[in-house]
Amino acid sequence: MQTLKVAIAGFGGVGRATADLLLSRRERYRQVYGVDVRLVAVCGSRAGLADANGLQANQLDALQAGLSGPDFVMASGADVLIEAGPSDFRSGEPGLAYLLTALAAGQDCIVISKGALVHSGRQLRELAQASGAMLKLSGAAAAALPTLDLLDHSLAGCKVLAIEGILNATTNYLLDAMSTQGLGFDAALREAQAGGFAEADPRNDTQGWDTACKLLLLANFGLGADLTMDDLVVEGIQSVTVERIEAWRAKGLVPKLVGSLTRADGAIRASVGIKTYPLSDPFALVSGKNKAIRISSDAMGETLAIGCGVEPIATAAAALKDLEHILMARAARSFSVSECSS
Ligand SMILES: NC(=O)c1ccc[n+]([C@@H]2O[C@H](COP(=O)([O-])OP(=O)(O)OC[C@H]3O[C@@H](n4cnc5c(N)ncnc54)[C@H](O)[C@@H]3O)[C@@H](O)[C@H]2O)c1
Ligand SMILES: N[C@@H](CCO)C(=O)O
Repeated sequence: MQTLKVAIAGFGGVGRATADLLLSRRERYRQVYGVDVRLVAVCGSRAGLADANGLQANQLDALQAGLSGPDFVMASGADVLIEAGPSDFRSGEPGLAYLLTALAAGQDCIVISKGALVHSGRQLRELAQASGAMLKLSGAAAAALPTLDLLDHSLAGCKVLAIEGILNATTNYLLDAMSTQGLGFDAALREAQAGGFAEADPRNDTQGWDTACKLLLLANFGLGADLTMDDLVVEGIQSVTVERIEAWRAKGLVPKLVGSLTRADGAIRASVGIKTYPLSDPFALVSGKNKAIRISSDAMGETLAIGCGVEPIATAAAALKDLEHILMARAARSFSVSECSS
């Protein structure tokens, strides 16, 4: 049986959930793909663990000091790197250093943090192309909500004219809790933090940056654009008060923080801001920490998806959906090689 070695860099809530889910699915990988998928290494900011024979769940609570940073990537001997560290779109680090090393070595990469992809997306794409490695980012591009998969597969061949997305769970949760439970901004934010889906610095959620990052990933990785954060107008929800929500409610409107992207005259324009929707609009019904995307295309009209995964397991599952796509692609590759040589 073929072996596929997986390493995880960034071992907080999502990294650990990904490790646990991967270990629980090993039998599935054997049965469906005929592949022994081994978790061979994990690391946090200052410590890690590696074993080429495969780590077990009961070993993962005791990381050893020192095994971390880009050296971890080569030391792991992995075929696939899952990157789940902190997200900083202003520097791309710490994920960027891991991904540059892994892609240069031809390791397939599954990226869950957004920072490196936003900061250096083109470089990473070019590096992957040059080394033949696969670069997957479902976990970074709204995770349990299918986004890039819709663009890459479901709408293949169509021209996307516009995208509208409730792409950030935290702000949707906040606006919903303020509207329906009368909670204040700070109390609602504390609940989102307790739920494990707010960013480490929640201003990245509330000021619209997380939505902007995801929108950029859809534009650049889904539609082949080359936008940077400077190309976007970004507004958050920090100025929204319970009184403002009441005024919208009186008019039958529901506020949402929305990333919008339109294609006009050959150019793609993107922005993030508050939009209000009448109750008849499906976006008005996207409650709690749910997310949604509406894509308008030339030939298939409007496509709408709503996602309601429970974090952080849902993000782990999105990353492992990418792993399944890698397993399928590797199987197809070895099939075509054996077809050619027979
Ligand atoms: N939590 C969610 O629901 C969710 C959803 C989608 C994407 N994400 C993204 O996933 C990533 C991880 O989220 P999380 O909730 O697990 O955060 P977290 O803060 O729990 O985990 C991040 C981990 O990375 C480690 N780390 C810091 N510097 C590192 C370095 N140089 N090398 C290796 N590890 C390092 C930290 O010690 C921490 O354990 C973030 O980028 C986040 O934006 C999270
Ligand atoms: N903080 C993000 C999760 C990571 O993308 C959200 O609230 O959607």
